[in-house]
Amino acid sequence: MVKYDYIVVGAGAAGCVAAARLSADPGRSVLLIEAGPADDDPRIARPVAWPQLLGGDLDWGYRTAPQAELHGRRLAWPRGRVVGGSGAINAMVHILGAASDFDAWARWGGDLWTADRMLPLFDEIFDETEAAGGPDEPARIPVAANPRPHPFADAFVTAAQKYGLPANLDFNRGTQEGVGLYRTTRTGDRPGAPARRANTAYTHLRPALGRANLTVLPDATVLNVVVERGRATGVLVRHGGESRTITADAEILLCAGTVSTPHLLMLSGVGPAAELAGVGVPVAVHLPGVGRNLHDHLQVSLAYDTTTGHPVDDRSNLGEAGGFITLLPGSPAPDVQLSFAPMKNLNNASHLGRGFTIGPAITRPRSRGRLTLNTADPAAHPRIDPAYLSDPNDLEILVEGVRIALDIAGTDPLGDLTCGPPPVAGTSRWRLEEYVRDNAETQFHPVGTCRLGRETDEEAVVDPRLRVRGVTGLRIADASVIPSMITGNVHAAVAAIGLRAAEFMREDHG
Ligand SMILES: Cc1cc2nc3c(=O)[nH]c(=O)nc-3n(C[C@H](O)[C@H](O)[C@H](O)COP(=O)(O)OP(=O)(O)OC[C@H]3O[C@@H](n4cnc5c(N)ncnc54)[C@H](O)[C@@H]3O)c2cc1C
Repeated sequence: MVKYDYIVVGAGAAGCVAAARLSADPGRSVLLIEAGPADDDPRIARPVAWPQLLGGDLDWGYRTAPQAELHGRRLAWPRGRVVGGSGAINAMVHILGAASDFDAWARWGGDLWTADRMLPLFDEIFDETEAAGGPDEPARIPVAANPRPHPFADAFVTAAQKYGLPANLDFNRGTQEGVGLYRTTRTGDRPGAPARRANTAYTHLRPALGRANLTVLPDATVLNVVVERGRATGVLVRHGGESRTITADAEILLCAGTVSTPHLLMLSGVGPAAELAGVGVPVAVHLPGVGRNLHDHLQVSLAYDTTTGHPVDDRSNLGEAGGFITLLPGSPAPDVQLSFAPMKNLNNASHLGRGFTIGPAITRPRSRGRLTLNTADPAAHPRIDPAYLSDPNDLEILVEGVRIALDIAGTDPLGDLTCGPPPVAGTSRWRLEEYVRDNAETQFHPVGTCRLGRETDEEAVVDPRLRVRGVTGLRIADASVIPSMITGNVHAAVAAIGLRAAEFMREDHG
């Protein structure tokens, strides 16, 4: 029988960091299992190409359940299915979040999950020096400004300032409030080595591949965790047309993401007992919180045609600029994030360099949905119901976000560029609300389905050290453990969770 000390399931944003950190101890054997292939598709490295990866072979291709508040629409929910995970297909925008986001986590996780604990981890994972990330193997993820911003992105920043937003040169230092060009996770631009995507597969996993104690198994799907008398002993894996069990002596770490991690738990008999029994899965541990607390950033795209076109550089990540705006008195951090791209639809690569899109998104939604098991067949997708806008507060914020985005688009120099009818016909409250319901899409940041919490918290799935409650030898590190949303893009926080989990494991296993 094949045996490892640690098995990590999912080579995504968190899984690559965790596997690299765990395998730094030569005395421990680590197996990293990934459902998707190796990340050798050249489009992954090219910053501009990420929309081409959506809906293809490297995407799990999920869709939500019909969303009652979005006129019954089912939304596409891209998730990376490749080494690098969603970090291999994402837009590379680097936002750390507000310190208050992490302090809010302390409400669930106590002292282990405060801003003071989380923020130092970012310095360990990300390198913000402009010179970072040459062709040699970087040990941290380089973060860089775009050396050649698209002229429309510059026009957006100028227009937003004229509209009244303050300039912000770096959303990760000081306040998030204001408008500016995004910094992104990419290598520096050097002669003969153009800037490329830098994700945790590139910076953390790749340099660790030569270690004798690290095995990476791509194209291998974990079907369930084997749970025997309350202990996770191994995983059932489908690889090359065959299924086999691989055993972990010390621990199994689930890093399969917000959709797959709760799905795997439920397929393993860990979840709400009545629901599992209802689809014929034998119950190992009743954990009612598995699949609950699902939430996401919802974004509305306002797309405009322009009188002129400008080619988009291959090194553009498309989502080149953005802004943060506080709407509600007493908000601990901005309520709306604006994202700007020099293309007509953020979720679709049409009209590259002809037209632009401004996408307001709600930063800390109150709506909470659920992920449930449709069937005991591991090949079937679970039912994903984010219950978007089920809390009316979220609609209010998005309507106001759309109003602001329309005003900025009408302000010069952006207003000067546009032609054709505006995306919303009229600005009455009803029109704006209908526009939101007809056009809102995911900003690609679902979190929360295996939320962390204290032992006394009935709906907690993992304890503050990320151990699955009621099962020994099983931990989770990915976006699913996030209890409440980050103000801004979530990749950085997820990578930090991967590092945190590896530290907990090393401490617990000596
Ligand atoms: C299109 C898109 C754009 C985005 N843009 C940004 C952005 O600009 N900035 C930002 O900060 N964030 C962005 N994000 C979000 C960010 O990439 C994710 O939040 C982050 O990658 C989540 O990390 P994770 O480790 O939880 O899951 P993932 O990175 O999704 O990794 C999970 C891994 O587990 C694997 N897996 C799943 N099930 C199994 C199984 N049964 N067996 C084996 N392996 C399995 C998957 O194939 C995947 O590789 C974007 C996401 C998407 C999809």
